[in-house]
Amino acid sequence: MLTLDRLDKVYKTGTFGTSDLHAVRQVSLDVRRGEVVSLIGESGSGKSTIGKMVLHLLDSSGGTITFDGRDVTSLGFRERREYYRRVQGVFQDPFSSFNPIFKVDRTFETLRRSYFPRVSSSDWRGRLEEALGAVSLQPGDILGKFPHQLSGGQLQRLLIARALLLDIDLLVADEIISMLDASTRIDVLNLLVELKSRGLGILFVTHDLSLGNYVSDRVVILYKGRVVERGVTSAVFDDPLHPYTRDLLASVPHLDRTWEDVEAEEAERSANLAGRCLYHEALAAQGRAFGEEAEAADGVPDGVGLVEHTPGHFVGCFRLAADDDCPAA
Ligand SMILES: Nc1ncnc2c1ncn2[C@@H]1O[C@H](COP(=O)(O)OP(=O)(O)OP(=O)(O)O)[C@@H](O)[C@H]1O
Repeated sequence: MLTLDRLDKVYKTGTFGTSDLHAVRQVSLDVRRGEVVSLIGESGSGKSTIGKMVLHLLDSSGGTITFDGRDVTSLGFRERREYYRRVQGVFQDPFSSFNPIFKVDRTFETLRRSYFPRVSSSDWRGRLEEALGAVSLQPGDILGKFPHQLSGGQLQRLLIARALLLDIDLLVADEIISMLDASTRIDVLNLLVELKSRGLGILFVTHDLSLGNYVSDRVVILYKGRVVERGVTSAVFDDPLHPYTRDLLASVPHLDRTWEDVEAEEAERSANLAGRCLYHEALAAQGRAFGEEAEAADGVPDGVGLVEHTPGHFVGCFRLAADDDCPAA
């Protein structure tokens, strides 16, 4: 459904916009119907920039974004409206998605007029109440209020309700759990899982590995704007290949294991991999040169500097972690 192919983003920075900040480099990934793909990486790795490009809130600097086979990097006004009918985002900072001078009722009325002009007010009210119920919000507590009178968690759930009303195909969920308390968090995660079972595709942006592990079918690990590893969630979490992914996973507290056990296990893996780079080994085994692209079995190009190590599990050059040289390059 959604395919990013060698997507790039360069921000102009500095007082006169004379410096370049290469925030996203050659990122390729896809999201299919009814699956959650998590984009995981530390702060500044380019996750939100990718989400914003998919939502057409930022222009890309190179590469393509296709949705159901159509390039969506340069949509006209009408096409953009149709795109938003099918693709919506929920953000870490939900305040910016609401007009501060409109009460919530008016925001939803605008949605009805724009997208469902033939639905009567009473039918719409029923649909709205159903959508609010699905995100555990009481219409009476919400509808007569301005955005500033609601909490961040309530606004995030309103955005999910909006997505439910539009019956979208793809949701970009950018750190949406961060503002929620523990009990609401699990409700929203379970709601996402339910939406997924109804066929919604979700690009789930997070820096939290446990959340990525909990909700996603596939994960994409980003480091300094590049994909260093991607694959089926269980493959990446059970057998992380890239040093950066291993560092990320090793830093997550495990309730079932002591820190010493985790450290010993990681030391053993590192010793096994000393002086090696799985990317270059796999590349050599496939008889390909550095940076040579191939169409992977899942139909998404590897992207520059990524190779299919085992079926469905891709890894980048080890030089992309730390600042060391790749031992095998
Ligand atoms: N509008 C902008 N102008 C210039 N640089 C930007 C802009 N937005 C983001 N950046 C830079 O681009 C890089 C990627 O930022 P981005 O917000 O995409 O990262 P992120 O992984 O989502 O981080 P976080 O988890 O902290 O939100 C960072 O170095 C950031 O400082």
